Amino acid sequence: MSRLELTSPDGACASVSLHGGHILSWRPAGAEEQLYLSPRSEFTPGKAIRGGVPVCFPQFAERGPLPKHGFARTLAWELVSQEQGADDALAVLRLRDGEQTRRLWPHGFELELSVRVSGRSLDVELACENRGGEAFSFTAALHTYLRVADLDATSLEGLNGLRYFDSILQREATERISLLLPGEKGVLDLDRIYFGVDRELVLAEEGRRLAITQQGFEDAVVWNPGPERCAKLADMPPDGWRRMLCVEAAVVGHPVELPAGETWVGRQSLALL
Ligand SMILES: O=P(O)(O)OC[C@H]1O[C@H](O)[C@H](O)[C@@H](O)[C@@H]1O
Repeated sequence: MSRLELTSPDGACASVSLHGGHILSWRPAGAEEQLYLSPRSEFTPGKAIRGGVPVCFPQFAERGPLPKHGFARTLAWELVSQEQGADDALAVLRLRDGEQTRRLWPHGFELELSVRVSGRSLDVELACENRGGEAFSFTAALHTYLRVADLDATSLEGLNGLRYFDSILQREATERISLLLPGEKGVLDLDRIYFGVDRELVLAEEGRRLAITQQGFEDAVVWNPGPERCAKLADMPPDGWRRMLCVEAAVVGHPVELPAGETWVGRQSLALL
């Protein structure tokens, strides 16, 4: 599968697959890999890659009639440009509607994914232009899989006070704790949509703090399958859940209503502090 390597002059690098418009790897300057990519991931046309940053569009999860998480993550994207700047490296990928997408979703659109690495940060921007004659609505996410050394020693800061939907318990609640502890010491089997995320989140483990910010995407999904669900995922090793936590920039609570001719933009930025 076609894959691009982005390297900034300061040594930061990322690799991006044209299959799915999918970021596979990100290494900040002077640091190790920050994303989780399953060693059992299939790299097969028509299937989603497990790990990295899948693009979910035009439907998040099973919240609608389309295949789970939509079709953007399973189609071939085109490369628009790739360049190295004085202190960064940037690639822009594109996905337009075609016969395959119109069969599932009868709209004219263009998605553009911009990936920029520089120093200690990764910036990912997803833009959607409505190229048809009528308004359409969609939900979407940058389904980022963060690598962790040990889920039991990981926490996620910044969710306190946010309303969320627990997709496992199928109920809403308000987050009462400032440190979300996933894994055996906290919440095993975690799948929550936090609404109206207007602040920085920080993934913390010993010796590492990773800041996560977003614009345009109003919500953040926090997901870890835990041991039981993980065992049912053929493209994950049995203990893969211990090595990852998804913190996804998403727009789910209020689907985007995009008039003809207009463009919506969402961003997620990761910075190793
Ligand atoms: O297995 P996938 O189709 O890639 O979905 C993986 C996960 O994505 C999101 O985080 C959803 O909130 C989860 O409910 C889902 O299980």
